[in-house]
Amino acid sequence: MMPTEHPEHYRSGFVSLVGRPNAGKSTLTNAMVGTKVAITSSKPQTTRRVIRGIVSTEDHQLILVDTPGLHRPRTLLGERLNDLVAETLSGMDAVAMCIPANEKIGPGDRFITEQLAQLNNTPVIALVTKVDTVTRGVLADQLVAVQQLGEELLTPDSDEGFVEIVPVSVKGDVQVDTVVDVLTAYLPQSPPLYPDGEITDEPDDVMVAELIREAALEDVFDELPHSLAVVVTEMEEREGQPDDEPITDIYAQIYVERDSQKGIIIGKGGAQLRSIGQRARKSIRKQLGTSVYLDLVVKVAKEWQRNPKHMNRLGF
Ligand SMILES: Nc1nc2c(ncn2[C@@H]2O[C@H](COP(=O)(O)OP(=O)(O)OP(=O)(O)O)[C@@H](O)[C@H]2O)c(=O)[nH]1
Repeated sequence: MMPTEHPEHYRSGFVSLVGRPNAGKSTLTNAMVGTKVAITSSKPQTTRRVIRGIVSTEDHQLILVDTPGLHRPRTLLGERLNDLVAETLSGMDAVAMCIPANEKIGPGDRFITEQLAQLNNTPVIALVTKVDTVTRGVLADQLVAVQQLGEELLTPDSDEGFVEIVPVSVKGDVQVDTVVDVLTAYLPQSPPLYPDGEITDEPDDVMVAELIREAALEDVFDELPHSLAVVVTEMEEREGQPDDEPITDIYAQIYVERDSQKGIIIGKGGAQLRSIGQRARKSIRKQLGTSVYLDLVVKVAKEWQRNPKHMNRLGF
């Protein structure tokens, strides 16, 4: 078979959208990708990435990636956080920091910007989202504030700040294409990294497992940062539901290494597990677009990280 030809100037690469909860990341991702959100999941050696969407044209392929952890800093401290940021954002060609136009810059935005300052060679673009919700005057003030945020925290040693600041609104489709163009400009020349056939609009169980893992880590990262794996054992749309009320039934197992860790995940009277389940359900629902029934079981797989048999079962 002939290899598919691509123009020499073709660009392809990874961009991560970061920003505090509700900043508009998912909505913008969906708008850039179009109606069909391609969800897939890749596992390079270093990082487990969740790909939220791929924007493909004749000239470029922009792969939008989620970085679990960064926007959920509650329990993360010091070095571990540095590692996490370096790990999750390594290999990105650019990072886009989303800041809503209609909310004052707060501690969450400042926190994330400070973390991004550690990325030495990765361009960081600021996207000021939801501009339809504010007047021109408010937007102008916010653009100034964002610029100052970048100068102060992103590049404290120089006044460079964000490499670009782009206002955007999904409502009314204001500048969504511009955002794609701006992000694409930072991708390296390369043939498409994902062949067309590999992209699916079927959300797969790996992606769901990753969302559950992310939900669990939010609360217990300090206690068990790496000793946690999730396997989805069953995932099916429930039969007999009305078309407009689909429910996906999901059965998943959370694996930890020790009995003591099992206790942490389950919590007093099961409270911790319930809260993990609630959070996971919310993000899975958002991805699948259906209601979600989620059954979570916690299991101990002794030293699973070092045991090849376990690792295979866990999909590593
Ligand atoms: N008016 C308006 N609302 C928007 C726009 N973009 C997003 N929203 C709304 O803002 C809310 C948050 O958007 P999301 O895309 O879920 O934000 P997110 O950053 O993915 O949130 P997390 O998943 O919690 O991190 C939703 O209610 C969206 O409908 C926009 O351009 N204009």
